[in-house]
Amino acid sequence: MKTNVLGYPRIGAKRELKKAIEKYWKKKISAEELLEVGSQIRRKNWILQKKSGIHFIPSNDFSFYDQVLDATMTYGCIPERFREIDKNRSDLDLYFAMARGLQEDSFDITALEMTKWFDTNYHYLVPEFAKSQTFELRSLKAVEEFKEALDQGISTKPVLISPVTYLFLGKEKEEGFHRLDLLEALLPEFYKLLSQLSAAGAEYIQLDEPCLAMDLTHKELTAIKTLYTDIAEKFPKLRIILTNYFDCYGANLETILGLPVHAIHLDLVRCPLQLNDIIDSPTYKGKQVLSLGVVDGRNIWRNNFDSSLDLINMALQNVSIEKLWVSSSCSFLHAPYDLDLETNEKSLPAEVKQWMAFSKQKLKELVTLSELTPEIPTEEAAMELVSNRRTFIDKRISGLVHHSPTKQRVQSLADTAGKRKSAFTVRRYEQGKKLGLPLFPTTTIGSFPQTREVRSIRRQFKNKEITSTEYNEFLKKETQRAIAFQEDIGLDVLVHGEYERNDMVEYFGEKLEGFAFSGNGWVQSYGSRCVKPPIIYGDVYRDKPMTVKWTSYAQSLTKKPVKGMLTGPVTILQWSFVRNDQPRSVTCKQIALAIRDEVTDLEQAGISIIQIDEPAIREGLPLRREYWNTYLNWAVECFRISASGVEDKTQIHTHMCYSEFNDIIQNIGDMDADVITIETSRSEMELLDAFVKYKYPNQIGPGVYDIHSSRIPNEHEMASLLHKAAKLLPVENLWVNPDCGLKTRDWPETKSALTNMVKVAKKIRSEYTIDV
Ligand SMILES: CN1c2c(nc(N)[nH]c2=O)NC[C@@H]1CNc1ccc(C(=O)N[C@@H](CCC(=O)N[C@@H](CCC(=O)N[C@@H](CCC(=O)O)C(=O)O)C(=O)O)C(=O)O)cc1
Ligand SMILES: N[C@@H](CCS)C(=O)O
Ligand SMILES: [Zn+2]
Repeated sequence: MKTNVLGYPRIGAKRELKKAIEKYWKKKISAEELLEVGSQIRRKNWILQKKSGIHFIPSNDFSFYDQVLDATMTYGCIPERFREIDKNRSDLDLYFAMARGLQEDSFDITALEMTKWFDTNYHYLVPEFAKSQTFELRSLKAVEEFKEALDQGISTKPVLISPVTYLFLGKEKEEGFHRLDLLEALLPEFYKLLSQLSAAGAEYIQLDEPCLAMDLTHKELTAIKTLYTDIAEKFPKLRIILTNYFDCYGANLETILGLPVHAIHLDLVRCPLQLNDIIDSPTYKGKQVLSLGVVDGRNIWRNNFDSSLDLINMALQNVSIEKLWVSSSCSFLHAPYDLDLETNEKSLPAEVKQWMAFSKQKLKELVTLSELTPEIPTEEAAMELVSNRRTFIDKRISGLVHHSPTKQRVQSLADTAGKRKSAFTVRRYEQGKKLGLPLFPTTTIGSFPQTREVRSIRRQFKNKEITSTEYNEFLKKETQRAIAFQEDIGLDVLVHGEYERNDMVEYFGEKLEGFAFSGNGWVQSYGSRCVKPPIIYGDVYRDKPMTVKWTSYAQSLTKKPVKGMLTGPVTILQWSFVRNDQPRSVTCKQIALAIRDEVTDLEQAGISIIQIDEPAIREGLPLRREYWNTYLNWAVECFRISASGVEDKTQIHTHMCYSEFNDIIQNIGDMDADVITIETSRSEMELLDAFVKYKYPNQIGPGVYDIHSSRIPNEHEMASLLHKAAKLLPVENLWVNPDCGLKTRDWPETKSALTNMVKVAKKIRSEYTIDV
């Protein structure tokens, strides 16, 4: 049986690409040097896959920032505001300007919007379309990378985002048209690309069509049908692998089974039952190869060979072996590089490590599975199967996994655990009395710049190059500086700055029981930014307070309220690698109880405002609507459990970024946070529409500036966004804040931006005070 990989991580085993890109941005290395780092990473990935025995090795899965932005460059879909850069700068700089915005020389241009890639923690850059949008085949990256691999003796399978999914992921920037209507203009350029790939010798093309995991309109599904029928007519020699992942084909399945493609990829991790549906379907006549995605690209647990073999064998009973491939469920972009690099037994106990597999180990799993499929498997594969079975038995009974008091606590949770003592109107009055904040109160979302120095000192502490006293003294000084700065510019609600945190999820994972950590398990989040998701292997509980020390310390430095800063249960769950031996909802409830304990401890320590960040609540939403309610019910309940242990006078904030709220606004309302801060600036307050329509009753802080770009927003821009918000929502409900935390920014930009923000708030306050 042949083996198929949908995509490989591209940041480099030790984040070489991240480091090179950031150096290039700082003008410390040349474009040529950066390109060379990219080329080395591609080469290593291809050789590793080849040596591991993978048949279908992807190319064009590499990117300097994002694969959707690559498609935007490929089709020359450059928004008007970048035209001047296009004339004056290299393609590489134009590319990075679209990703990050540009404020340099005479340029002051905002970046493309960024949003979540389906239900992952990866972010893509949203293509922008005008009514009269034209396309031109502009970048031949896919062809060049195919040739590059070929020069190394490896014939790869170029991966392209299908034109339909590309349009689906984008956004109309003016009224009066639907972006799918642009397909006719886009297709000729796409076909030029296919011609060039074919001329270069490509036999197989992986066309990624993940929009098929969503509920599609008739128009969208018809577009897909037309596309694949056309390709088959125009390129009879190309073997197209229609690739959907992250969920079932659902209602789209029958259409897909009738398409003239060479192979259909199935994510059998997310949707094992679709294999039955296909086998039972009269439309599937065994013509297309089935690519069986059994090795999970979204998690770090070893593959359960028996479960995978059950699926493979079921397919084998109905489809000939030549028509079956064993595959990754999706791209390994979402999994770390190599478990062999993990050597710290303290953070990753050997017992837990043996239950795990990163991308490199997953390649081996694919090959072993393929070797287990003939009637007489290879001896090595048979031994692997024995060892695999033993691992799963060990894991099931391991003392590391189970903690009875935690299980008991979840089981005996009272219905009232998710209810605040009084309704919002009462709480609002109590909080108003206690806090005495002005109209348009100003605050930030939590983190202040994680400068090189902060990260480097933390590294020294971790490596025992400095003592904990020295580290703590440093953190104290940073916190003092942050409090003094916030007081100085006149912010109303202060934060401690989160200097002690490596990451908003990893930090809590490190403090909670039931979690383990990798030292090098990085996964790309966006552009050069990576995260190292903690690993939830067992029941989660809190042994001791996690944040009280630093929050109380910051509060001791000022008379103004300091907001306690916690990550919410759904976000901790969503941004971790989660155990797959119990429902996610149960694990989430365990985390919710741990956070609840922290919230009440903060209140006891005299903290009167506590923010529970839930930026991932929207991201966790299942792709298909039919599953939404089940998820939303437990996700909202978990947030409420974490937030509801406090008195009415304690103000609970929540924060969300990268989220589209239209569809779930009712549930956001049900969370019943006293204040919600959201990211709204890149979309020019468009996200507020949902809150307006729903008549969102609680308080809200729509972000007035984009924190992803180093661009400093001017007072006029922020004032105009705030005026827009003030027209849409009751002014007494509005807060003033940036879109998200400031950890990725430098101090000079942060100082200018926040100083401007406070000035704007004061000005608008004076305008409205007269009326109120
Ligand atoms: C809010 N966001 C987050 C998401 N997911 C998370 N898990 N966390 C988030 O905050 N998803 C949605 C968004 C995505 N946004 C971001 C924003 C910023 C980052 C980011 O900055 N990532 C850092 C890594 C952060 C981290 O864990 N740092 C550690 C280790 C630092 C490190 O690399 N140290 C170096 C040495 C440094 C030196 O000596 O100079 C080393 O070890 O080699 C820490 O601070 O201790 C990144 O660098 O990419 C991610 C997502
Ligand atoms: N409190 C976090 C939220 C990020 S979503 C921060 O400020 O970085
Ligand atoms: Zn945020």
